Amino acid sequence: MSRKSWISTFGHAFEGIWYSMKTQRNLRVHLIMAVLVIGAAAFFHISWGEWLVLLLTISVVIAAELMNTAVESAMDLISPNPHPLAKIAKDTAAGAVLVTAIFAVLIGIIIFYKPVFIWFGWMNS
Ligand SMILES: Nc1ncnc2c1ncn2[C@@H]1O[C@H](COP(=O)(O)OP(=O)(O)OP(=O)(O)O)[C@@H](O)[C@H]1O
Repeated sequence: MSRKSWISTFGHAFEGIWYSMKTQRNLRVHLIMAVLVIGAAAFFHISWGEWLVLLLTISVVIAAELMNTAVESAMDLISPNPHPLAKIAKDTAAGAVLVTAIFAVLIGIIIFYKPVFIWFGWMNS
């Protein structure tokens, strides 16, 4: 692939991310949560292994949210009128985001409960 194609590929990808950020409130919420969690991870000096899991989890949630936007847009294009299959597609894509978000919360609790408890003095290190 030529250098120009690489640049235009990245450009289109960033256009998609920017569009989703502008139009999807849930994505903005997830991005704000990601920034807060990364700040907390730096504050509590979590281990390298925990950093890997945390960054992977954040990327999965954001990627799922972007795929959800893609499914919504495609359904709005091909099925502007209500259709049971469009409903299944949109609801399932939203379900995928929900699954990643629930597991992200569980992973966050597993990583942060100990440093938070120690910081508040509710647990000995
Ligand atoms: N073309 C359609 N046919 C049938 N049901 C639909 C259709 N479009 C939307 N729906 C139903 O309405 C719900 C909301 O769809 P909508 O496109 O408004 O997403 P949304 O609520 O704006 O999602 P988000 O908050 O992620 O932007 C869908 O999950 C689906 O159940």
